[in-house]
Amino acid sequence: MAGDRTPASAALPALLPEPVRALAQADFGAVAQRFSAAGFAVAQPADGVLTIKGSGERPALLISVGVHGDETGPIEMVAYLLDALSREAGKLAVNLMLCVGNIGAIRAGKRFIDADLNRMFRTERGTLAGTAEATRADQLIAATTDFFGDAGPERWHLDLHTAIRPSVYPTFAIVPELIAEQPRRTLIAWLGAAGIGAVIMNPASVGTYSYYSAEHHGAAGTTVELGRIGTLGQNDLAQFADASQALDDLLRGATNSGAGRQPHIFNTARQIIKLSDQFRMAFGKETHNFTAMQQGQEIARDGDTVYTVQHPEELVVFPNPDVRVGLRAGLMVVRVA
Ligand SMILES: O=C(O)CCC(=O)N[C@@H](CCC(=O)O)C(=O)O
Ligand SMILES: [Zn+2]
Repeated sequence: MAGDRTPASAALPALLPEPVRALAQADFGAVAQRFSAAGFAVAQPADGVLTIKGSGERPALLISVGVHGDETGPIEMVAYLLDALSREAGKLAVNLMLCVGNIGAIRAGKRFIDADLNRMFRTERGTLAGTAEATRADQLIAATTDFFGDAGPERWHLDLHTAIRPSVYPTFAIVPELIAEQPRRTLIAWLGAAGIGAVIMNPASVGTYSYYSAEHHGAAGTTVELGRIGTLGQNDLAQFADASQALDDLLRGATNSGAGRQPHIFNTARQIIKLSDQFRMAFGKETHNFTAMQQGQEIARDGDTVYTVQHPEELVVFPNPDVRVGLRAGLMVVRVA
């Protein structure tokens, strides 16, 4: 699915609250000024990237939003959190990198302009090379490398998204399996505290930002899905209250207020890759995330290749036949805890 070009006139919705307007436009001015005045080292190493570093060894926390331009809830949530924190800047307990991913797509209210930015965090880009987002991915990779390059051992990357379609679990996360055991436990405990209902363990990269940070920088990286896509300024942030609190706790080095809650854990049974334009799914693309399918049921067919459910039960996540050839068109998962 190729996006079309952003018209020069593309604009954010009118009358946005100021913190939301500023973050959505990657205008860090007021927030940066407050942290700087409080003695932090503040820099903007690339468009849409802000780093705030304090003294002494601190956890390194990368928060990214808007990697998909129409996933606006997390932009609002982070905008309010950061605005409030910057007014008592001395409370920041981590070295922070804040990244507003696809600025043009946010302005246009689209998932992407040319191609999916969240498939480009790898060297082999195939037909995605040469797109507007490939250049952006290079900028983000460079900034991320610098940020984690001088970080201590505690490294986090929370890449905040929203899902396209409804979900049995309104909030869920994808966690790379390669994260070492201790940071992975800490990350999953944090996700539980954040009210995340399900965690999918992912064994292989499809070029996502959080997998990149985990694989190349030893970060406890995760993609977090917070509700569904919506119009900037019109999201119901009450549904993210636990996630917002847990993120605020992390930023302030506070005790995890939601500690003790555990998400359900799912393993990946299979990533369904679209091999050709003949790819057809056996069900509608509005099928809810985590819909259960039984052994032997057809998932999709792609020319002569037929995908069927292998385990007694598998659940489908992110079914999307409209992706480009070569990209993930869905994920089959199995519940393990
Ligand atoms: O709802 C959908 O179909 C997509 C939502 C979304 O953007 N999800 C991320 C997940 C990334 C990961 O697997 O870590 C994506 O597809 O990029
Ligand atoms: Zn997304």
